[in-house]
Amino acid sequence: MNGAGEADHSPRPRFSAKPLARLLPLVRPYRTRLAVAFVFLVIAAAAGLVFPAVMRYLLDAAFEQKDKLALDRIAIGLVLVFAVQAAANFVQVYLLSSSTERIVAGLRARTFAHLIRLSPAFFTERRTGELTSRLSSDLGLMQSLLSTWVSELSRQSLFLIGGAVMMFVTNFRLTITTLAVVPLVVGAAIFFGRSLRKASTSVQDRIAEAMGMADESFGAIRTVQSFTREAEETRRFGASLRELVGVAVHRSRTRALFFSVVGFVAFGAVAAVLWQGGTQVLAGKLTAGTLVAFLFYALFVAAAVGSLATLFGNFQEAVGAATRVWELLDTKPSVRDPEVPLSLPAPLRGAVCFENVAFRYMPQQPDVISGISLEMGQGEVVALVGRSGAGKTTIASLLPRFWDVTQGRITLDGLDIRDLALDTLRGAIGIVPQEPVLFSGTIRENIAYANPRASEAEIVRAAQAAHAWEFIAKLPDGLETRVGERGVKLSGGQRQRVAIARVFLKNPAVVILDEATSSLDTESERYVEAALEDLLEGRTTLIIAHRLSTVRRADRVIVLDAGRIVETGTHETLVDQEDGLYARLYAAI
Ligand SMILES: Nc1ncnc2c1ncn2[C@@H]1O[C@H](COP(=O)(O)OP(=O)(O)OP(=O)(O)O)[C@@H](O)[C@H]1O
Repeated sequence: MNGAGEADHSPRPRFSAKPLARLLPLVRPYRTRLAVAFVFLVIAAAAGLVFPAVMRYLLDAAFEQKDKLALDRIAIGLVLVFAVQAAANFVQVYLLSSSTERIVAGLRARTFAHLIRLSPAFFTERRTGELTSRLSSDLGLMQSLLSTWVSELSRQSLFLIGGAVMMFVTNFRLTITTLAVVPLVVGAAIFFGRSLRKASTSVQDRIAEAMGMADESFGAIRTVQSFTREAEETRRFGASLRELVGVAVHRSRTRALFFSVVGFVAFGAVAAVLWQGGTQVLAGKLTAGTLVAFLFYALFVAAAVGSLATLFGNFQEAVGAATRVWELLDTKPSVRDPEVPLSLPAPLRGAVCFENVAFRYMPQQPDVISGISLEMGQGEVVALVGRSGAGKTTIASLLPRFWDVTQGRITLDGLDIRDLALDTLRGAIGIVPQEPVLFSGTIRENIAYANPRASEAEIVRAAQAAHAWEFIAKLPDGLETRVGERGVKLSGGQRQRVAIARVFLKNPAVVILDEATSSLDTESERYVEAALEDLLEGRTTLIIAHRLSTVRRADRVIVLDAGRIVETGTHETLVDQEDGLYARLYAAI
């Protein structure tokens, strides 16, 4: 259904910097800082390159000319060179990492902001733990790419080019011997780089999978423990980790082989130069200082080639990570705001109309509801009843556009809901879910979730209206009581009343109530009942009904069977139709 859901399994693009090029607009605001960082990087690299040349004079002053004064001066010069290098390194590292931290935080925030706006359809396709893992590890990889990779690439390239030039200047023949190994190293880098990227992609995928699994188990902790499936969950997680270790070890093997091969080739060349240079020194054609300086330049170049090869591998990893991040960012929400949204009339009446609505979750699946026509006047309470799987929840989810209808249309006060901005539409609808979800934080924060700018008096009024004040007032910390993750520190009935208070504060014209199936203890039940009764007063309400008391109170009952409306009426008229579905359902209660 969602592009990205499928794209995750599609073949990754081969070597391509395109995913990274998309970072450029994010980098642009920091271009001055980055340019200054680059200048200091060049200064630090230049100081590094000057060092062997200074050393050459130092060694020759000591060993050839035996000049103490020159030796002292050159040593002081050397200290100055290192001081300049250290200062330049400091400025460069500071400017670069402070910029990249901000760039990646910006990208993380943007990815989160994008994901949280995607319709529930996307989240039914993906595990949330997998998404959080992407946010942390893939963006982490991009962070290291920006902070160390770019600077290392520039530094090592400067060392490579500068070192090579200095080698030529210092001794031409030795240079030719050294450079003979370059094609070998580049060849190895390309060969290993490719398989490293593949291996890294599967490691990242396995991490995301394992994290998704852990997240799911933690989220369903009660179910896991009540079925005493801890050992099985641990085994599943362990199995997924073993797969991860398998691919990670494969990656390490490739990496280790790569480093060893490249290292051997590079240092083999150094040995060859030592031998050739030593021969020239013996023949008196070269001073010891020049040979040592040359060796330093050769080591610079070798180290640079080695680093560049590693960087090439990291680059492949980062391209994989960037590709996955862009995939997430490119996922188009299946429910979108209209180009030119209409505004709702004020005051809103809250008249809702389903006109011949049909819906399927996936294009390849059959309709789960069809031919639904339903008119709800202002303030009318309509109860949906039907067997499990009849389509009640589906109908209720279409109204706030968690999904869009596949056929027909739904109107609010006569306007097609697809012509309204999502904010406007959802702002007009209050939802009381079957299992209310609270956020970790205080009761006050949870009620104010509906309107963070609400005043103290408004919050208290909402809590009172929801009959939540009765228990809040008795708590030592009152509204400031912390509710624990998902509200676990409150009872089911208290959670429900806080959730109802939230809807009171929102003050919507339309309410969707997904009635709890399990009953609460009598006192809680009484409070919740009273709270709901007050909430529905004067608001158009769609109830996914499970209880007789609710159905009795409804102005109209809609009986659904296999996604179609089969009966409509009040409780009384429907029970009278003896062979009707409702009468049979009622008899079974
Ligand atoms: N996200 C989904 N993807 C695919 N099919 C779904 C999805 N959600 C529900 N369905 C299917 O749609 C049909 C209607 O489900 P729905 O949840 O609307 O029924 P319901 O009447 O609310 O049931 P219950 O009373 O058990 O909650 C079912 O056959 C269900 O399998």
